Amino acid sequence: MQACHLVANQIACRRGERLLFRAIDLDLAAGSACHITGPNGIGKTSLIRILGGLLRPFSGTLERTGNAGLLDEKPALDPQLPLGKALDFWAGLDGVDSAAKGTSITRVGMADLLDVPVRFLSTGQKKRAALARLLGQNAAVWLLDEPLNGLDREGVALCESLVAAHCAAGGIAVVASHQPIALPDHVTLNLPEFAA
Ligand SMILES: Nc1ncnc2c1ncn2[C@@H]1O[C@H](COP(=O)(O)OP(=O)(O)OP(=O)(O)O)[C@@H](O)[C@H]1O
Repeated sequence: MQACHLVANQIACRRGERLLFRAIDLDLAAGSACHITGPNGIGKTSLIRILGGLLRPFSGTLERTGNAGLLDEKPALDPQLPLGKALDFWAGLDGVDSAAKGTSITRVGMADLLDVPVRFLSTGQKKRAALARLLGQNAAVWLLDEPLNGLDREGVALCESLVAAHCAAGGIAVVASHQPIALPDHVTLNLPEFAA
């Protein structure tokens, strides 16, 4: 596992004309996790994207050591391709060998569905496929936006165990979730209502 550290200093986020939140601090060391909570529209996804460098904060600074891997509602797998080929595309970019790719697919219980076009996968199957892609990415900092959406009970337990293993191996996990999720040693960040 790469060395990793994630520090957010006094982060504020503005979308359109609205200031969604401000003065958010986080300091996550290797092996730790954070559960982001808050009502719909408060800015959880926006914060996840800021932490991943996909959205610029309105103010504040971010320091991240270690590659980030994002899992959100879009699986980022070509819908036209069979699952195996869609994952091969990312494995090529991520430098994942076929043995490691096979292990990731087996871990998420998708080994029997490699020939099925991604567009035919169910919501939960797409989420599992996205987890396989995340596993293959070897990113130290996991940014998970509603990772339990669409997963059945077994899938929820699987996701929880993958996060626990990731943190036990020295990774960081930041999880935005409305649903209760069992996380290892973690802090909870409840985004406050903020009237701009
Ligand atoms: N590109 C954009 N331009 C303007 N406003 C946006 C943009 N993207 C999102 N927003 C607004 O920012 C607010 C926060 O959105 P965000 O998706 O971060 O919230 P959330 O807490 O993740 O919500 P939910 O719990 O519903 O997933 C919402 O009011 C949303 O409409």
